[in-house]
Amino acid sequence: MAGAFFARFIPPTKKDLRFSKPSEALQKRKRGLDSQVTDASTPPPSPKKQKKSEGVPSSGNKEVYKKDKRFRSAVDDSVQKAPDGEKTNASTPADETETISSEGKKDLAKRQPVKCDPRKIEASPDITKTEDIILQNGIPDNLVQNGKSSKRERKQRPKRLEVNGSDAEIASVKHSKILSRFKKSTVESKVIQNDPLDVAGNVKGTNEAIEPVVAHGLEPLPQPLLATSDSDEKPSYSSLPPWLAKPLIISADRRVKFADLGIDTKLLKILDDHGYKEAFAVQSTVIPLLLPTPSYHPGDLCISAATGSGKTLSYVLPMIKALDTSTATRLRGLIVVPTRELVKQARETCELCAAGTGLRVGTALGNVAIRDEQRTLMRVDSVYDPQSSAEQQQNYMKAEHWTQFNLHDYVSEIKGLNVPLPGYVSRREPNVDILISTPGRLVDHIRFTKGFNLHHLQWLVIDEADRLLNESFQEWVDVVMNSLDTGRSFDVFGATGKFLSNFGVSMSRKHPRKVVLSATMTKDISKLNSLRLVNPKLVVIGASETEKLADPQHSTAKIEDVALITLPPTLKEHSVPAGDGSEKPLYLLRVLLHHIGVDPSTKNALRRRASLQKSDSSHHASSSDSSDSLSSPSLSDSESSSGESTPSSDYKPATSSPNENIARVLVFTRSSEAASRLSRLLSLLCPSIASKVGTIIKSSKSSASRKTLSSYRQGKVTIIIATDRASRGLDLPSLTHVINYDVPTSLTVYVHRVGRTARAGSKGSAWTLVTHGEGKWFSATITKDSDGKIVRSGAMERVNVKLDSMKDIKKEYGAALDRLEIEVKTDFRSKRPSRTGRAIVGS
Ligand SMILES: Nc1ncnc2c1ncn2[C@@H]1O[C@H](COP(=O)(O)OP(=O)(O)OP(=O)(O)O)[C@@H](O)[C@H]1O
Repeated sequence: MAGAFFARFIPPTKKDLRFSKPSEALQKRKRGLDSQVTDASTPPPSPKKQKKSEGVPSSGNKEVYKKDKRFRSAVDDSVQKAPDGEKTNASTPADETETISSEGKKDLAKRQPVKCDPRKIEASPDITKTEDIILQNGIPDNLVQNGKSSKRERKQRPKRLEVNGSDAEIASVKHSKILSRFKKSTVESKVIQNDPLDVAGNVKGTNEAIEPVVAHGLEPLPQPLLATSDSDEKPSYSSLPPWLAKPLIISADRRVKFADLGIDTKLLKILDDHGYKEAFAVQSTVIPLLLPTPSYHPGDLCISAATGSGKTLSYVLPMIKALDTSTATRLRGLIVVPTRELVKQARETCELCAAGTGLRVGTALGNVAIRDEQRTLMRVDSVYDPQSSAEQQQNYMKAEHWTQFNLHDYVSEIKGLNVPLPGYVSRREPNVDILISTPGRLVDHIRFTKGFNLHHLQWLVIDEADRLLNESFQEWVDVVMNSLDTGRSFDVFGATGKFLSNFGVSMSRKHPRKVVLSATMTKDISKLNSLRLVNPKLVVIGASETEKLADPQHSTAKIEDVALITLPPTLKEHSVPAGDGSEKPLYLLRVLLHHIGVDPSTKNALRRRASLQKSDSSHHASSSDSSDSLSSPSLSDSESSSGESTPSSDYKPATSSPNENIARVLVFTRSSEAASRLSRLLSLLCPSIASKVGTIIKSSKSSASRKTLSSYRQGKVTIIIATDRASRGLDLPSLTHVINYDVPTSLTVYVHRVGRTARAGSKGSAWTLVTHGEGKWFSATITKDSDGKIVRSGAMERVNVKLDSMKDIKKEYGAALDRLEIEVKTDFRSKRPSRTGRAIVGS
C-alpha cells in the first residue's frame, strides 16, 4: 500500500510551488520537530511499545505526536480510498515544507497565493474544508521550504526509508504535521476574530472541537477592545458609603401642621404666638425622624437645607420633647455652633420651646472669664458615699492634722468652702440640661472645669457643620468624641457599675443621638467620619427641581446627582460691574440710594434720589452701548444684562413688619478694617444715613456688635457693615438686602452671605459689586456654577450702574477720602502702621 502511494507520489515541479528561503529560526524549529517526530536511529517499535513511548513524550512532543498520528491514519485512508492509477501531487513533501510562524501568518495575508491546480486538489477527497481553503488559496511560499533539503535531512532520509520502509510515509507525516497545525491556527484565528468566546468550544461553522494549539509564544498578542464613546455614561458605582450616596430627598415646598408632628397643645400655642403657623419642609421631615413615630430613624442624621429654611427649630423641638420627661438636671443636650451670635440665637429658640418644661438651658462662649462661666454652669452636689468619704478623710487627715484639729474652725470651714459632712462627698455636675457652646469654649470646659463631662449626653447637635469641621478650633472634634467615648465606659457608674459589669451586666451607655446640619453640607467622608456617626442618614431638602429625585421612579438618584446647595427660592441675585474698583464706594452708594432706597425718609435723600433717577433713565436707554465698558469681561449674555432697575422692582419684603417699606441692608467687606472705614466713608459721603449705619466686626468689642444688633432690632440701624463673621447663621429679622461690597472668597461664603436675606419664605435681594479683575472668577464660580453644585430659582441679573450723573457726589468723594485719610492717620498712628483712607476703595 505504501509502495502504491509512493509510486503515485510525484514531487511538485518548481512551477507548482514557489519557494522562499526559510529563516534561521524556522530552520532550527524544523530540525527540532523532525527529531521529535521520528528517531531514525532506533528500531521501529512494536505498536504496543510505540503506544507506551507515545504515552510519555515530553510535553512539547506530545502535541506534535498526536497530530502526526492522526494525519498518518488520514493519509493512509486517503491513499486507500484514492482510485488506482490516479495521480495527485496535491501533497507537499514534508521535508520541503516549514512550520507556520507568526511571520508566515502575516505573509499569508499579504502575499499572493501560490497557484495550485484545483483538479489536483480535488483528487484528495478526505481533505477537510479548512484544508480546501488553504489549498485553494495556495500554500504561502514561506510555508514551503526551499526545494533543497538540509544536509542533515538528506543524511537521515535513507535511514528513514530503511526504518519505515516508505519515504512517502515520512513525507506524509511531515506534511500532516504542518498542514494540521496550519489548519488549526487558521481556524482559530478566524474564530478569535469572529467570536473569541467560542475558542474554547466548538468553532462556528465547523462542528469540530478545537484542541488547544501549542503556539510556542507566537500567537498574536491580545489587543484591547476599541474604545467606545462614554461621554454620556455615568459610573454605576459610587465611592461614597450608601447612606451618603442615597440620601432622603424632600422638596422645600413641603408644609405640615405642627399638630400633625405630635407637638403638644401647650407648645403649639407658644409656636403659634411667635408666628410659627406650620412646619417648614426641614421641620416636617426631620422631627418625625427624631421622635418616636412610624418614621423614626434609629441613628444619626445629617441634614442639608437652605439658609433660612428653619433648621434650628427642626432639632430644638424634638430635643426638648425627648428631654422633657427626665427630672434630674444633667447635661443631656449639647449644641455646638461656630459663633457667639449663633449661641444666643439658638438659646432664644431653645428657651422658647422649653418654656414651662423646667429644662435648664445654658451657654458657654468666650466673651466672659471661664471662672464666671464655671460658677453659672456647674453645681456641687453632696452625695452620701461613706467609702469615698473615708478615702478622702484618710488623704486629708494625717496624724499632724489631728493634733491641730479644732471643731469650731472645722464647722466654719465647712460652711464657707462647701466641704461635705462626714460620710458625704462633693460631686461637681453641670447644672444645665441643654448647653449651647462655641467649640473653643467647650474644649476649655472639658479640659479645665472640674466635674464637667459628657457622660449623660443624649443629644449632640452640630450646626453649621461644614464650617466647624473645616476649622480645627483646638481639635474640638477629637476632644468631644473622646469625652463621649469615655462616658460610655462602665466606670462612670462608679462602684456599682464595676460590680455589675463583673457579673457580666452590660453597663455601657447608649450612643448620644447626633444631628449634623448645614446649608452647605460637606460630602467629605473623612470629615464626617471624624464625628463617629452611628447608622447615619442624609436628609437633603432641595428646591422644587430636586423633587423629581424624590420620586420613587427616580429612586436610583445618587448624591452625585443632587446639588447639596440650594439658594432660597425667594432670593433675587444681581451683579454690578464696578469698573477697576477705584470708585467702588460710589457704586455702593448708588445701589443703596437708587436701587435699594435706604434713605427714603429724608428730604435731602429724596431730592438726590429723584435727580439720580432722572439721570439714570437716560443711562438706562443707552446702557447697552456704553455700560459694558464697566462690565466684567466674563459676565455672559446669559446673565440678564439690563439697565438699572428701580427701587420698587425688587424691594418688597414679604414680612408683616409694620416697617415693611424700610430697606434693611447687610453689607459684607473682606476685613474688619475695611468695614469700619467704609462705614465712616458712607457717613461722610451721605450724612443723612450716618446714624443708620452700624458694624459687626471682629476687632470691635462684642458689646459694640451687640449694640449694633439691638439697634437693628429696634429699627434704629438699617445698614450693617460686617465681615464674614456675620455670614453664618445670623438671623436678622426682616433683612431685605445683602450687598457683597467685596466679592466672597468662595461659593460657600457667597451662599451663607446672601442667605442672611430671603429667609423663612420672605423675599430678599442680593447684590455683588464685581470689578474687572474679579469678573472671570465670579462668573465661573458663582454665576454659572459649571460644577452644578448649586440650585437657584432664577438667573443672576446683571445691573449696569452709571456714575456719570454723580458728579456732585464724586467731588464729595474726593474730599471724603482725604478726610478719612487724615482721620485714619490720627487714630491709628500710635497703634499700627496706617493704611491710607483710600485703601478702603479697593478692599
Ligand atoms: N415654621 C416656621 N414658620 C415661620 N417661621 C419660621 C419657621 N421656622 C423657622 N422660622 C423662622 O425662620 C427663620 C430662619 O430660621 P433658622 O435660623 O432656623 O434657619 P436656618 O435654616 O438655621 O438658617 P441658616 O442656615 O442661615 O442658619 C427664623 O427667623 C425662624 O424664626
